Amino acid sequence: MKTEDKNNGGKVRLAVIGKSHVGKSALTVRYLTRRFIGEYRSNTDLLYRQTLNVNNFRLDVEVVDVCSCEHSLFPEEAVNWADACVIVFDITNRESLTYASELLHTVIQLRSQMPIVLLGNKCDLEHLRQVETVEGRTLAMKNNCQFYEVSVAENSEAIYTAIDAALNECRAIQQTQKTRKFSVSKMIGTLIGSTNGKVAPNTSQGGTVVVCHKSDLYKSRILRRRQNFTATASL
Ligand SMILES: Nc1nc2c(ncn2[C@@H]2O[C@H](COP(=O)(O)OP(=O)(O)OP(=O)(O)O)[C@@H](O)[C@H]2O)c(=O)[nH]1
Repeated sequence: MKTEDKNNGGKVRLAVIGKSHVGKSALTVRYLTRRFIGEYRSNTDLLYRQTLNVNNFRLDVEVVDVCSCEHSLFPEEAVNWADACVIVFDITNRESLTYASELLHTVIQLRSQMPIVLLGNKCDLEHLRQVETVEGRTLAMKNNCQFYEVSVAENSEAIYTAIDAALNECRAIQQTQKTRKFSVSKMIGTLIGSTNGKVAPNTSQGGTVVVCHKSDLYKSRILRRRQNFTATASL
């Protein structure tokens, strides 16, 4: 195996969900670009693509920032599409914790094995706090997921720790699945004398962030993915 193949960790899809105004867009942009965008208006789900280096593995990461405009509905398409979920609430807004808790339970019902991270954002606004740290931690512990309090505005290190950990977990799950498939095909190959185990060429997107609109999302697991992006983000 070539060195670049060894370090190619594959593709991981992340859904960022939560109540309106909790900071989902700010978080996504912060994680991918290290920048903070104060006001970010969008009335559609946005897909960001970037090749990242996570724990020395190159990962093609797709992040969908789920718009809260249709928030009476559970974002089922996004959750089914994703390999991991980041559920965000705002520590200054108790309702956002209630909503995050409902999301968490529904995600677990739908995708019981999926890595989930619960993030309490805006911890720079301590004076406005409505949700105690222990409440977020307890919710996460009861549901067997990771919990971090972060401030996207202040660029908390925990943002990167949390999301990197989720991506790593996805990579580990994918590796286990690949190994299992490989062992089975190797066994069948041995039985029938086949040695046809070619590795697919690497299709890295490079280091850009690309945004595409809702009509282009979630099709990859149903139809062949079309590459007709409607906009390139200038972040
Ligand atoms: N003080 C503070 N404000 C933040 C932080 N993160 C985001 N904000 C602000 O919170 C507001 C909402 O942020 P968005 O990223 O648009 O939130 P969203 O969850 O994507 O909102 P929707 O698009 O309505 O779903 C913006 O005014 C941000 O500047 C933070 O860590 N601290």
